[in-house]
Amino acid sequence: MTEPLLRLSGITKSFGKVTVADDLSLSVQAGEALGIVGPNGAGKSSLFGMISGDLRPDRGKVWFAGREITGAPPHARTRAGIGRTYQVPRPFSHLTVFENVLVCGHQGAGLAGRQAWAHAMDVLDRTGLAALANTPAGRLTLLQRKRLELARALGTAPRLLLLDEVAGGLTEPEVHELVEVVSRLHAEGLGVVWIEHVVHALVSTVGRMICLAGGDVVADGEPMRVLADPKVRELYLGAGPETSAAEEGP
Ligand SMILES: Nc1ncnc2c1ncn2[C@@H]1O[C@H](COP(=O)(O)OP(=O)(O)OP(=O)(O)O)[C@@H](O)[C@H]1O
Repeated sequence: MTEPLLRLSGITKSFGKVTVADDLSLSVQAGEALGIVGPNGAGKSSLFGMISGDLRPDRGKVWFAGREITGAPPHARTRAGIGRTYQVPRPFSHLTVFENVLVCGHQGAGLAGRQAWAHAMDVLDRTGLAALANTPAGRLTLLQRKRLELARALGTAPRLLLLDEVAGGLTEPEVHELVEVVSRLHAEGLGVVWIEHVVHALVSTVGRMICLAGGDVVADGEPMRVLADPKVRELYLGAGPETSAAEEGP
């Protein structure tokens, strides 16, 4: 077995009496696409925080590309190749779409000059935002803002892309467009970890799924098997045995 791209070992994290990770261990291989489901408040975004460096675990260790990064600050993790989106996009609204992505290439990937410009344009092409390059970010629609959030993460030239509920609030055709973009990125070799309540978007994109609940992984494997797992149905889907396994989460 090759060294995983990302490895979390014995991660424990509490906010007061709320435990969001309880001796949690997880590995993601290079180029793998992993989906994460789980009830509201299960600690999914907190887990991303501990991978991206926004949060420090109380106990446990995080490795990326063979190096321990448990104590590394967010900007060092970005430079190492971890790119993430946030549930609530906060682009620089007075800057254009192009400038937003350019800043990420500059600060996150250490690119400069023509290289930075070419990279930003390439990212806009791949995320379907090229026609909006000169539009101020503050004027974008929800789908366009979600795409920009993705583009900003890609702007940092990641090896692993963490997507936090990028499909939430989109219409069905918009979700379909987003799935196409993410699937293409994954096919190009990018590792993807995607937290999502729009479960069918995950099923269309990822090869492996985990369900988080009670601060730990309660199911891990092929997506349809995970969704059919009785524990997942009880804890997340809130469904009895007669309802569809691929039903949307809360
Ligand atoms: N910085 C913080 N300070 C205190 N409590 C926090 C903090 N961040 C998260 N929490 C709490 O930790 C729990 C898990 O939150 P988190 O956002 O990680 O869950 P989630 O699984 O991503 O939920 P959702 O599906 O609703 O986005 C929640 O009860 C939340 O209120």
